[in-house]
Amino acid sequence: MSDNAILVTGGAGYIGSHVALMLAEAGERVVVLDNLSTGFRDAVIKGEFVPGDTGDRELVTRLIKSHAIDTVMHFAAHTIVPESITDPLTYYQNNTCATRNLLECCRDNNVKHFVFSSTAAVYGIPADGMADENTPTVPINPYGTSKLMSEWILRDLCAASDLRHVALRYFNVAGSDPQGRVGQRTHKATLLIKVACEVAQGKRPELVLFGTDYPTADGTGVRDYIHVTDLAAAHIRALAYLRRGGPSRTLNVGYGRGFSVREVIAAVERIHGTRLPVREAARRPGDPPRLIAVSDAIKQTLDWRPELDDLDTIVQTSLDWEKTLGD
Ligand SMILES: NC(=O)c1ccc[n+]([C@@H]2O[C@H](COP(=O)([O-])OP(=O)(O)OC[C@H]3O[C@@H](n4cnc5c(N)ncnc54)[C@H](O)[C@@H]3O)[C@@H](O)[C@H]2O)c1
Ligand SMILES: O=c1ccn([C@@H]2O[C@H](COP(=O)(O)OP(=O)(O)O[C@H]3O[C@H](CO)[C@@H](O)[C@H](O)[C@H]3O)[C@@H](O)[C@H]2O)c(=O)[nH]1
Repeated sequence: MSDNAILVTGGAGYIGSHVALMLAEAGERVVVLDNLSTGFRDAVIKGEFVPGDTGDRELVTRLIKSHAIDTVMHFAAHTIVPESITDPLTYYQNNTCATRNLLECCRDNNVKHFVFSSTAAVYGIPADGMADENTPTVPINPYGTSKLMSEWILRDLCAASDLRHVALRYFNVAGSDPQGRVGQRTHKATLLIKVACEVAQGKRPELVLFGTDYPTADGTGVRDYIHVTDLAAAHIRALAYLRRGGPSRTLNVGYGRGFSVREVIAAVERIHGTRLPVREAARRPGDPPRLIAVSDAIKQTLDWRPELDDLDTIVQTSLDWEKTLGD
């Protein structure tokens, strides 16, 4: 606990809203900065909401000073991979340039701790489908590159100043708050579990299964799906780590096991109690066959202990949340 406030950028979005709520419940003073480009004002249940852009140095400087902010958790970003391919400059502007401006404000106003939302997309296509933090970073789309460049800016600034950071490389985030207060509302969702839940609820006519000829057990892509509440808890651990003086680290956040697309579809069908209309299609460009985290480092460094490592729980909370949303 601390008298200083925590600035949560992108706290009106899917993941940021879960973390902001968990921080507030832990007794932290939370200030959410969000331009609502993909977020929702009413996803900020506790703490103060400030509309605005993370790249706005004047606004960010004012917030840091007026709220005695010593920690920034930076979620704000554009996150849709196909969109990043067709409109790369918007992604570099919003994800990389805005992060650089935010970091300049942190440096100039004595912010001490920075927790950054990075992504498994920085790894591209690792040879054996397993990625630890030393696996070469070879992103295969502008989204992944924009995030990797931000990691580098953050690393270099921390080397040159007193700022310390934890960069968390999330694997496939899914699920929603088990109490049903916040969840994933994203319009135009492309992520498998969100799409499958929308199909189950009749909001989309079918699920398109991208690729059935991968070198995996059932021929479909395998991913490390992690519950958003366990991910939020990793941020609380990262904060405690930085407050006790831990050096800057980059850490994977995944469970270290994978499920195929067919296994995910089967789980949604089982839990929802209906068959999903599924259309098999060609591979989606840029999809690795298999991407699973080696997650030993975060367990050792942050003493992170996942509590919801169960595909059925992930799917159940996603479905419960989807039912509360309109069309
Ligand atoms: N969802 C995933 O599976 C996943 C995986 C890996 C990494 N991430 C990272 O996690 C973070 C959060 O992702 P999400 O899934 O919650 O996405 P999201 O789109 O739901 O949330 C992003 C939030 O940031 C806000 N925002 C965007 N640009 C902004 C700006 N310039 N200034 C102020 N606010 C801005 C949006 O309005 C939104 O509320 C992102 O940095 C993303 O790259 C997500
Ligand atoms: O409608 C769909 C959606 C997805 N898939 C497949 O499902 C798997 C998972 O895909 P998806 O949920 O889109 O996630 P990924 O493409 O693995 O990547 C996501 O997860 C990364 C973390 O690993 C994030 O960084 C990226 O932003 C985000 O796109 C892949 O095999 C896809 O081909 C389908 O078959 N049909």
